[in-house]
Amino acid sequence: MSEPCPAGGVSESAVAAILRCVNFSAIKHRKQRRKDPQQTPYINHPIGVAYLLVEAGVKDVDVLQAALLHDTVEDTDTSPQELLDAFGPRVAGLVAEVTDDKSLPSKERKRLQIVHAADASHEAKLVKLADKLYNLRDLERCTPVGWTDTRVKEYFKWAAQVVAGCRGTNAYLEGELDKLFMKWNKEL
Ligand SMILES: Nc1nc2c(ncn2[C@@H]2O[C@H](COP(=O)(O)OP(=O)(O)O)[C@@H](OP(=O)(O)OP(=O)(O)O)[C@H]2O)c(=O)[nH]1
Ligand SMILES: [Mn+2]
Repeated sequence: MSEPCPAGGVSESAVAAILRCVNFSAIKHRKQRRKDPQQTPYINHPIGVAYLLVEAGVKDVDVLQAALLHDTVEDTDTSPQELLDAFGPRVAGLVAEVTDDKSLPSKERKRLQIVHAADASHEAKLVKLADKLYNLRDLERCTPVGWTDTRVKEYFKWAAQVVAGCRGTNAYLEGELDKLFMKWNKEL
């Protein structure tokens, strides 16, 4: 892995690269809140996803940056070109791999995530697994405003199908997901 470098090409430490990325993502998500009753700031989610990857032993700074940025193109005004300019082709490419096409109806987007999971790169699968683990743990913590029990169960069932396509990538993340799936299978 090469030293992380901003678009200007000046050498940058890993810590600086991560903090530049957290700052970028926080600015982009600043108007967003999570769907929980407490309206938690949205940025808690990308930071939490990146930290799950740290807990999973991932040391690749590009992957940690992609986790921090993973919802910026899908959910904010961020363009792929902006990510390319600020974080380079590898990070921008990983974010593109985990970004849904919002012009498609929700049902089709969900279907495509299942279909495409297995074709994703190893690094994109890492981000996908951490994203699903964070969201499922969040669902356990509390139900998003307006969600019925059925919708929560449907999300679990769908997430299990996406995770199935990402298996063989990281034992820690898959083990943590399996603990949740085992618990939920009893209730489904
Ligand atoms: N569990 C949970 N999810 C919340 C909350 N607030 C926002 N979300 C986001 O909602 C998405 C899941 O809700 P859905 O209804 O299935 O997705 P949609 O909004 O994109 O249609 C996730 O998007 P995503 O990260 O892009 O992931 P994914 O849907 O691709 O898995 C998740 O991050 C919350 O309080 N709890
Ligand atoms: Mn996400």
